[in-house]
Amino acid sequence: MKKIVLIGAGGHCKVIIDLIRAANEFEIVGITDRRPSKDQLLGVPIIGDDEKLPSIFNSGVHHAFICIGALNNMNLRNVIYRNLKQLGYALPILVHNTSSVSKFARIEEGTCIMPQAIVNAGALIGPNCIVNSAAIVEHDCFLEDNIHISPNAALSGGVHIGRNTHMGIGSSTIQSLTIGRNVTVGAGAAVIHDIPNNAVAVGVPAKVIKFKENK
Ligand SMILES: CC(=O)SCCNC(=O)CCNC(=O)[C@H](O)C(C)(C)COP(=O)(O)OP(=O)(O)OC[C@H]1O[C@@H](n2cnc3c(N)ncnc32)[C@H](O)[C@@H]1OP(=O)(O)O
Repeated sequence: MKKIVLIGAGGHCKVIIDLIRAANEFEIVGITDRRPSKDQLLGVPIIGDDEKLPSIFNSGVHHAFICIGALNNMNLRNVIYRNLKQLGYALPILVHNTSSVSKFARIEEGTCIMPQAIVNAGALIGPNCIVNSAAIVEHDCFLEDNIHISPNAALSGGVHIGRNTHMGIGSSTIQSLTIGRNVTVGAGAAVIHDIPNNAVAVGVPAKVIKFKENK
């Protein structure tokens, strides 16, 4: 069985461990964490901080997966992604066996499709994204990289989302809109207009309440 190391020993990691165990394709050798504070998570050993990643690679573990949700700092996932690629790691695509992914959808490396999520035909989901539990990515959506679609969030057909964006839990987005880069859409928002880069938008209908620092 191929070996994999996980990065980030938080809550999102627990769900990824479940997913990997159910798929039975990878043996998880351990978890690294920026600030390790415990010995194990769901029985998987926490083997040190991220400085260990080069020696883990050299020991023959050539797959890795980013397990941090990083809601308040989506860019952290980018930094780790670039580091892993530089070290030579391959990042698999992880698809939970209860999700539904069209064979006409394209999903790129390091992206996970969580339990009960739906990805329909013509969707393109870039690298290092999270399509979380029961989220819906409808036909012809285009997601750039490092995007988190939270649990139960729904994207109608043909929505374009820029990199580093977080769509909040239970948000709904009508068809053919463009959501910018580094955006946060609040929990339960109804998005009916395009959202500009770096915006935080909340409410029904969603309105921009502030702008974040450009990243
Ligand atoms: C598996 C998992 O757990 S995945 C994680 C899923 N989690 C999420 O999706 C979280 C989404 N986050 C949110 O909705 C947050 O409230 C954010 C990011 C939109 C805003 O957070 P902050 O930047 O800290 O803003 P803050 O809490 O100060 O709120 C600012 C204003 O917006 C309002 N507001 C915040 N969130 C929302 C929301 N979802 N809907 C409506 N209004 C909101 C607040 O009431 C406040 O209004 P006021 O100024 O009139 O008092």
